[in-house]
Amino acid sequence: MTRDADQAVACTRLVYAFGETTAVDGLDLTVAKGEVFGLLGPNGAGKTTAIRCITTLLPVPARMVRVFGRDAAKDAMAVRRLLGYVPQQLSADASLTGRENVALFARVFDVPRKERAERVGQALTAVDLTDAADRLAGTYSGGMVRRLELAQALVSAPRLLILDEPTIGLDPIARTGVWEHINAVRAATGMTVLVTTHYMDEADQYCDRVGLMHHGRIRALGTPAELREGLGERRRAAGAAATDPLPTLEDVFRDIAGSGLDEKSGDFRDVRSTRRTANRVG
Ligand SMILES: Nc1ncnc2c1ncn2[C@@H]1O[C@H](COP(=O)(O)OP(=O)(O)OP(=O)(O)O)[C@@H](O)[C@H]1O
Repeated sequence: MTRDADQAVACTRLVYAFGETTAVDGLDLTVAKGEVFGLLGPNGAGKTTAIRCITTLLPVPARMVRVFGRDAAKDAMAVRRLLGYVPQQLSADASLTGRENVALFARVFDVPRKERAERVGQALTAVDLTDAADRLAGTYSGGMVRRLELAQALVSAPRLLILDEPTIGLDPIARTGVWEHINAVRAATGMTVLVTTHYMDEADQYCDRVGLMHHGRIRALGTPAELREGLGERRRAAGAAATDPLPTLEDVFRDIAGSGLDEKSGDFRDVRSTRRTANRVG
């Protein structure tokens, strides 16, 4: 343990390259205990790579990533035990029931045998899937699958929940449902949440702080209100009228990422990942 055990996540000049492509390029990021932190950025900004470094799925040198003070390079098992992770790609098995899917995660994450059945039931209740728990996941809607994956991540009672685009491909009602369940668990447990999303309205509404990532690094950091007000001030200093509407978080995003947001809708990787989610139990 180190002095920064008060920080849920601390990345210090984190660098990660795939061959010639530097996906994360000197990322400095701290997530405080108990907060909901949103990592935003255009496609290819390096968000998923950063998250995979934090979850220890990608190897990093010592002193670049700490989770509650544990070094991801030196103490990977301890880091894994502290976190729950909902990846972008499908992690539920369509041929198992909801309960069996969550029970599998309980075994993998070493939930004590005697407590397993109860903890699986609690995780399913937390995401409102009790009634559907004994149906095959293959019969679930997209929103139910996302909630099931949330239960899988919650069954080990993580201190840090990491979600990579938890609501991509869901309709607005299902999106709200996912967030309500995240918030309810957070209120009950004090868990820290690190989330990536492309939905600016969600970041604005649900995140305590956001970091806008571009080309592998954080380019703007603050509460959604601070970032919006900061852009408003810069615009007024540049001659905008005081009566102009306040900027949105999307305006802040465009200001930093330029055309990145526009490219998103036609981007192959984005389309693929949206489809993957939409068809995830197909
Ligand atoms: N397995 C891989 N092999 C090679 N390059 C990769 C790999 N994964 C990611 N990259 C590259 O690293 C860069 C960052 O990708 P990453 O997926 O981290 O971005 P992102 O911000 O999560 O994007 P998205 O919003 O589309 O999920 C991109 O240039 C991407 O093409």
